Amino acid sequence: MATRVRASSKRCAVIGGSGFLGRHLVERLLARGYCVAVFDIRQSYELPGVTFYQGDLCDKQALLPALKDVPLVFHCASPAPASDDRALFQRVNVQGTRIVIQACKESGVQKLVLTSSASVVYEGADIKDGTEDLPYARKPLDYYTETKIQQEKLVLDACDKDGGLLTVAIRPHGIFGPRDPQLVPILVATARRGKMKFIIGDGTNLVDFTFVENVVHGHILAAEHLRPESPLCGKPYHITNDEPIRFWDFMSKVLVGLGYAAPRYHLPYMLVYGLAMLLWLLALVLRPLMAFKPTFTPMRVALAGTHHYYSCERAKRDMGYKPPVGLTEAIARTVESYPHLRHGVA
Ligand SMILES: NC(=O)C1=CN([C@@H]2O[C@H](COP(=O)(O)OP(=O)(O)OC[C@H]3O[C@@H](n4cnc5c(N)ncnc54)[C@H](O)[C@@H]3O)[C@@H](O)[C@H]2O)C=CC1
Ligand SMILES: CC(C)=CCC[C@@H](C)[C@H]1CC[C@H]2C3=C(CC[C@]12C)[C@@]1(C)CCC(=O)C[C@@H]1CC3
Repeated sequence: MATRVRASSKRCAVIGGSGFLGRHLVERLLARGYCVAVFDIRQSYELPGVTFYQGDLCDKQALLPALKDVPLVFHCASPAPASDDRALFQRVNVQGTRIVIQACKESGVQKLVLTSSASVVYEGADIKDGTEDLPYARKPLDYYTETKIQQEKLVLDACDKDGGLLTVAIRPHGIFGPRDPQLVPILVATARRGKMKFIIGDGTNLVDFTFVENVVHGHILAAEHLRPESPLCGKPYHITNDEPIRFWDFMSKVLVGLGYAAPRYHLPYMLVYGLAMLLWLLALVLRPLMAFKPTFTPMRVALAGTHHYYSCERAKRDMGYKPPVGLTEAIARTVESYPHLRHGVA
């Protein structure tokens, strides 16, 4: 009997488990002895111990089978920020998350861990050692952030300590690591087009970049510490590497590690931000006629030219969080994992 209880409490579902973070999370959960159900709109791999359910999280009937007999759900699905598609973000991140919550309640799921984002409080002004008490951004810089705010509120408000669904939100920042489809590939593509010669602003702004394995560790700690009497219920938690670094030093380390030149020439922040706003408006106007996606969006320029680093004291205090992988090792492992993106490799 004891064995059966332990076996069932080691079951979980990962919504978005085919993605970058999702797959790292699944691999760690398997290593910790969990049986994992992955629900995703696409299947990107197969692994022993994983049952795959393919479907759209906005479709409750498709989602329910993946949550059957599962006490713990991780929700880390989202459209990519680069899509900049307001209707898609609204449908998946907001309406879809309502459906995830309903499906969890109907299936008797006990715990829901959401992957939110530290950027829910970011609106382009400097944030230095920001705590979870900062207010949500009143004027988010993009549709992605706008809907991540709504999503986080929905999940945290759904927390019911009286025998119902328990919820918690993890707010990582600037996730990077092997198989990341975003940060390193966009950086390298920009460098290959000759556009990574410039530093936006004076280059001294400090930022959090978080190794994917540390983000995974934060998620699992949160799941395992979430109980009706614990302080985690209905709360957000920053999970970072706890080693803020100059944005442009981080970019240079990755670029140089892959054989590209580090950016050298400075451009005034306000000039680049203004140009990015103009390009974004132009892309919006031209959208019915042609697909045109600027590399330097207002959000990316703001992230590149301001301070945005966050305190993870709350996670240390309430769940004993300490990042297992330091930044130097994390950057080295990331660079090594992208042989195909090295300078000179087609
Ligand atoms: N990458 C980063 O720097 C950060 C990411 N986050 C959050 O972390 C989470 C994971 O992000 P990544 O792994 O980087 O993205 P990703 O794009 O690699 O993974 C997202 C997954 O969600 C799935 N998905 C999208 N729409 C779906 C739908 N309608 N139904 C079912 N599955 C769907 C995708 O197929 C994909 O596998 C997201 O919630 C994102 O907002 C938060 C902070 C920083
Ligand atoms: C200036 C330039 C073109 C740099 C290339 C790297 C950028 C693509 C990344 C630098 C900071 C990253 C980041 C995110 C996406 C990729 C970057 C802009 C997020 C917006 C991803 C989703 C989040 O929740 C917040 C992230 C903040 C940092």
